[in-house]
Amino acid sequence: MKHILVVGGAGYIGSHACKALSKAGYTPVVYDNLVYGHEDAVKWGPFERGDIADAARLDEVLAKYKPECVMHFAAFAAVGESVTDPAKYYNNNIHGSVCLLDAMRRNGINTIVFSSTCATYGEVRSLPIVEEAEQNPVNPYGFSKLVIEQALKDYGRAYGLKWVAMRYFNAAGLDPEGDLGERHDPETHAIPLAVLAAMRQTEFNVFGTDYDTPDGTAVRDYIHVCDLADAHVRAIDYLRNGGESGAFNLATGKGTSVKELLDAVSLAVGSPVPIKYAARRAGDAPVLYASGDKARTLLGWNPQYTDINLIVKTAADWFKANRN
Ligand SMILES: NC(=O)c1ccc[n+]([C@@H]2O[C@H](COP(=O)([O-])OP(=O)(O)OC[C@H]3O[C@@H](n4cnc5c(N)ncnc54)[C@H](O)[C@@H]3O)[C@@H](O)[C@H]2O)c1
Ligand SMILES: O=c1ccn([C@@H]2O[C@H](COP(=O)(O)OP(=O)(O)O[C@H]3O[C@H](CO)[C@H](O)[C@H](O)[C@H]3O)[C@@H](O)[C@H]2O)c(=O)[nH]1
Repeated sequence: MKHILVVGGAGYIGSHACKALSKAGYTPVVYDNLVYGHEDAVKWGPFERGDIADAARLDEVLAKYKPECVMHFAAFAAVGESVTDPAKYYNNNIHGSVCLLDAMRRNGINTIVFSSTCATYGEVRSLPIVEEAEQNPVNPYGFSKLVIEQALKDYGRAYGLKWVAMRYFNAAGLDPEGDLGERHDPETHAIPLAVLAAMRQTEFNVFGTDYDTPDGTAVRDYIHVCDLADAHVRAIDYLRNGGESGAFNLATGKGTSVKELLDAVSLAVGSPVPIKYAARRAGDAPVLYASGDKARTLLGWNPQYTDINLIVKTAADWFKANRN
C-alpha cells in the first residue's frame, strides 16, 4: 500500500482527505501535534504525533513510511485571530511549513499538496476569481499562505519539488456518512456557529451589513469538504503523470451571502437562526468566489455538492446527531 503523509490529518479537512485517500487505495499516515486536531478522527491509517517544526521527529516519520506524497493541512486558520496575534501565524504557518519542506528535501520526498486559501487574493478587481488574479492578502493569515506558495515555487525551481497549492474557498459541510465531525475550538466558522445558534436559540453575529453586495452581507463560495478531499486525491495522479506544478482554486462558482447562508441553516436545522447585526470583522474581504474551472479541466474534478442547502444539511445533520 502506498503511504501518503497527511500533516494536520487529525483536523477537519485533513481527516476527510484521509477517508478519501483510504477509499482510493492509499494508506494515510497522519502527522499532527493535536493542537487543534482530534486523535479519534484518525481512522484510516497510523497516527504519528509530532509538530511540523520538529525536524528530528519529521525525519523519523518520513524515514519510517517513505510516503510518496505529503499533504500539508497543518496551520492556524482563523482570519480574525491572525490580525490580533500575527506572531502565531508567522511562526506556525510560515516557519513550520518551511521546516516541513526542508524535512522532505532531506528525506528525498519531492511531492506535496498544500492547503492554501482564497484569503491569499484579498480584495479582488474582478469576479469570478481566476488563479492568475493578483494576490494581495488583507490579513496575516492569507499572507502566511502566500509566502508558502512562493516557497513552493522557489523550491520547485531550485530543488525539483513537485507541488500543488489548493486555494480552498470556504470549506463547508461534513462527511455525509457521519464518520467525521467539525470540532474547532474555538469555533470561528459561520456554518457550525449558525447551526449551533439555531439549535440552541442563541444569537448569531452577522459581521457587517454595509458591504457593497445585494443584501449588504459578505459573500463567500462554500465548497464541500468531501469535494476538497476528492481534489487532493486527484492531485497525486496529476503530479505523478507529469502535470505541471501550480495553484488551483477549489470552489463551486456560486457566491452565497451570510444572510442566504442563514436561510439555508434555518431550513436544515428546522428552526430560525436568531440574528444579531454586528460590525465588520477585521480582515474580512467583501466578496470571494471562483469557478474552479482549472481544477475541473486539469484534475478532472467535478464537485458533487453545488447546492448550499445540501452542503449546510450535511453539517446540520452531524450536529443534530451529536448534540452532546
Ligand atoms: N476551513 C477552511 O475553510 C479553510 C479554507 C482554506 C484553507 N484552509 C486551510 O486548510 C487547512 C486545514 O484547515 P482545517 O479547517 O481542517 O483546520 P483544523 O484546525 O481542523 O486542522 C489543522 C490541523 O493541523 C494541526 N496542526 C496545526 N499546527 C500544527 C503543527 N505545528 N504541527 C502539527 N500539526 C499541526 C492541528 O492540530 C489540526 O489537526 C489549513 O491549512 C487551513 O489554513 C482551511
Ligand atoms: O460568527 C460569524 C462568523 C462568520 N461570519 C461571516 O461569515 C463569512 C464566512 O466566515 P468564516 O469565518 O466561516 O470563513 P472566512 O470567510 O473567514 O474564511 C477564511 O478563513 C478560512 C479558514 O478559517 C479559509 O482560509 C478561507 O479561505 C478564508 O477566506 C464571513 O463573511 C464572516 O464575516 C459571520 O457573519 N459571523
